[in-house]
Amino acid sequence: MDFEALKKYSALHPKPAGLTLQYGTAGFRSKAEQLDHVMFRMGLLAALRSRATGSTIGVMVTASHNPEEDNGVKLVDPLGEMLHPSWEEYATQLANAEEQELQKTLTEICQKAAVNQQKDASVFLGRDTRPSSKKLSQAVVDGVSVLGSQYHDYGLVTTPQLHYMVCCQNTRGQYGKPTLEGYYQKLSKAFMELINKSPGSGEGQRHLKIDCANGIGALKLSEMQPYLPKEVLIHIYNDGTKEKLNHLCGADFVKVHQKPPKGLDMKPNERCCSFDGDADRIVYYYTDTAGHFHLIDGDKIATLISIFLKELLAKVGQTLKMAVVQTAYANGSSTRYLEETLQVPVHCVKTGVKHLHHKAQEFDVGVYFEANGHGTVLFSKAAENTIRQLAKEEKDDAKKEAAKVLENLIDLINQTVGDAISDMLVIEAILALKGLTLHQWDAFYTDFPNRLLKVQVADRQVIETTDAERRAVTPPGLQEKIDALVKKYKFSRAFVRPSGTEDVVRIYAEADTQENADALAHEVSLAVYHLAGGRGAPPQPL
Ligand SMILES: CC(=O)N[C@H]1[C@@H](OP(=O)(O)O)O[C@H](CO)[C@@H](O)[C@@H]1O
Ligand SMILES: [Mg+2]
Repeated sequence: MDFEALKKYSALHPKPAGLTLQYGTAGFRSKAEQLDHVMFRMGLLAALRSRATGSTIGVMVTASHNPEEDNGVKLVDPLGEMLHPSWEEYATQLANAEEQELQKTLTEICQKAAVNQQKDASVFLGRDTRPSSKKLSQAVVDGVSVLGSQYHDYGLVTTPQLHYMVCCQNTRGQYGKPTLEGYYQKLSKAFMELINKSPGSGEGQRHLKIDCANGIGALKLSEMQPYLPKEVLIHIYNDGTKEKLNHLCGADFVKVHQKPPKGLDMKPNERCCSFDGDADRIVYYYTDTAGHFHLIDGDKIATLISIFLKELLAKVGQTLKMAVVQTAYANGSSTRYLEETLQVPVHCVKTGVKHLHHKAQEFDVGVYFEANGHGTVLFSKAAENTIRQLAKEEKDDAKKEAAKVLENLIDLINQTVGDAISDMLVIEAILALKGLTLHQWDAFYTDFPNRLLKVQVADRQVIETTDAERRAVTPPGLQEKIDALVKKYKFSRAFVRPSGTEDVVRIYAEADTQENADALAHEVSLAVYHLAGGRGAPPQPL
């Protein structure tokens, strides 16, 4: 390591003394002006991680659905997964080391992680459309370069596109070509083959209105449009030319507020969906003829995909084990429908994509979605091989046909991470093949009334949880209080946990009616406020 150069470059990206940040659920997130040193240091860390794994590592500059003034960064591991938890700790140490400790911290990480400094390193970079992203990604380049690593800067890409590139590169093209064109071609080919099998194919156009949250999704979707068949007409809204990123729009806004985004006019029964700011989440929705808004969230997306996969797996007649992975935020009604009606095993894990992804890897076919619309499907290597072989060699026509559909799905789904573009195409294909309207899809089950709130406390880490975050272990008395409150309402449940991306405690409640869900959420938020060091004025009823 050239410590002189390191010192010189680090001085160009000074750490504000005393500032500490943590590599959380989705990497570092903060106000953009606090992040220059973090970016430089994540460039350093990516180079080390690349040497430690002998693979290309990704660095994505984005703060997803957070306000335009924020930014963030996360590292992408060799197969396109989230950074390994053992390295999250290194990331936090490196980001928080004061200037004079930087060299020592780096050396320690190299020792602990057995990094061979002689090895070549390679890093892929991507960024979203935030005004601050370009400069911050230049800081990453400085970090990568000062440690003598190669890099390829993809510039403006969606988060899942960067994950895809990393996976393609490290599988030597097996997963696809590590270019945007390769991504568009792979997905559109699989999509086209699926759509051609739909009964209504050739029968006029299917319209879909897409709110792109004024983010990167708009750019990348319009790039992809020429690759898509004429039958699917996508209309892009909130393309970032007029309004601010994520402002009153996008998947997170629609999910949290359960109402349409600004900037998209909806006529009754029109198919609409929203991406988030870096296009790794998607939710669908429509208004009915009476003007009521209907949200189709990640839970319902997981259900649609599971129904379709289950039917296909039954047709190919293989004993492939399928499961759905959710978090505690999944609506209880979806869990019940999946388990009882569909008879699909459901697993609950901690919030954060990495936890869902990890669990889903245990099955031949693992479907995972967060209620907020982040999710994908993972196929084990063995399952994929079986399916591809059946698609090629199976004698029974019906089985072969089902295997081919599964094969197309494998190619259409971005298995590295949730991907709004890929998920949208999967959903559009399934709806076309099954001849379903949004109304029919929405009617699979009815969500239990629910409410998500947040409360500010002095130190959110005073809340520790267990049982996939469904129970609070500390502070003393909090869980007992929640249990007592839950008992007051029918069909209710509630839990609290510290957010990994915001300085807040999140409260979730379900009950038999919306009023009760709201009341329970409010009472639980008061309990958090009083028992966990609430800040500012006590929470007010809704
Ligand atoms: C309730 C909720 O939606 N939480 C989100 C949010 O995490 P928190 O740790 O709750 O802040 O952001 C994460 C990253 O995007 C996402 O994975 C997660 O689902
Ligand atoms: Mg996102």
